[in-house]
Amino acid sequence: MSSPVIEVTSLHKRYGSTVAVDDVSLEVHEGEIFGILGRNGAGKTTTVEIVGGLRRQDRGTVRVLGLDPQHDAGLLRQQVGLQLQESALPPRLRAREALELYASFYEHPADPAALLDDLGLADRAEIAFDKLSGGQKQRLSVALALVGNPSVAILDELTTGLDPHARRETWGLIERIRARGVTIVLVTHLMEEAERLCDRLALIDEGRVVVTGTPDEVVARASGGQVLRFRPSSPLDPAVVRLLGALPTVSSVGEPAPVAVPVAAPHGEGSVEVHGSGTVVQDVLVALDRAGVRALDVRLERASLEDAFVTLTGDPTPKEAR
Ligand SMILES: Nc1ncnc2c1ncn2[C@@H]1O[C@H](COP(=O)(O)OP(=O)(O)OP(=O)(O)O)[C@@H](O)[C@H]1O
Repeated sequence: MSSPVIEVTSLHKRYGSTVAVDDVSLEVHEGEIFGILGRNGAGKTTTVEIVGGLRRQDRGTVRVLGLDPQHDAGLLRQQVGLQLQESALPPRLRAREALELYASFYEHPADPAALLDDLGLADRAEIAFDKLSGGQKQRLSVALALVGNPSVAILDELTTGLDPHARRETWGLIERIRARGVTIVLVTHLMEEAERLCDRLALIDEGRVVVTGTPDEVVARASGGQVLRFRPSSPLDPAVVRLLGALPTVSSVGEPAPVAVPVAAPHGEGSVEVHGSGTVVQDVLVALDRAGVRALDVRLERASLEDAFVTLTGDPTPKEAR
């Protein structure tokens, strides 16, 4: 297999007494969309800023396309496109002017007009930055990250603050960028975004990588991959809950997580949620039967990345998404 495009080993970075990145190691392969997930303050931005050469680590090594971001900053800038959070431009600068300005920094830039067209901004070319909508500003910031024709693009919280329609458009855009052969690092706290776009991802919590893999692998590793929900015919005795929890195919037993918009039965009050793998359904139903409890409104679902997030970080939702 070819060597990784990005190789981060034992990265550590603190700001004063705050440890922003404790111990992060990860590899990003050519042509993939690699997600970096985690809640606010997990250390995602600091990690990608170090990878992009904007910050210096205290310990650990980083190689991007075989280059050291600290020592080969000039070479790296020609090959890595960075789109960081809240990138601001002078308010009166027009979209076309911004792209032409950025293009002048590169040896082999993309054609600004073609890029504007590609990102659906052709009719906004002569509009000043402060007159663009949030989604258009985001797309312009992606265009600026791509104008140097990079082989790696780092996109940080690209869709935060966008409405669902603009978010979906941006997802399509990211897929088109990847189709052009660009390796993409996508920082996000949105599970749906990661599940939909990422080939592989790293979940970071408190400055450490908790798990790495494809979304399916992460889900399977966290919870076994299956979620069984049911309403017991009578309230479950704590001894029965312990019995279910002790089954080898069960990873956790609890109440379903509260939902933002309450749904009608079957998952109302008194429902039970069991995470597990393999023959978890049969095992739980048999154990309940032995305990004299019937399971009503039984539903089996595939665990989501959000379920995995909860299991692995102990937090129901990333803070920003609440
Ligand atoms: N320039 C800075 N000076 C001091 N502390 C910082 C600085 N930048 C980040 N931190 C702290 O380092 C920790 C990690 O921050 P970082 O921005 O890397 O996390 P993040 O996962 O990207 O969070 P978010 O999703 O909010 O962007 C946080 O506790 C943050 O407050």
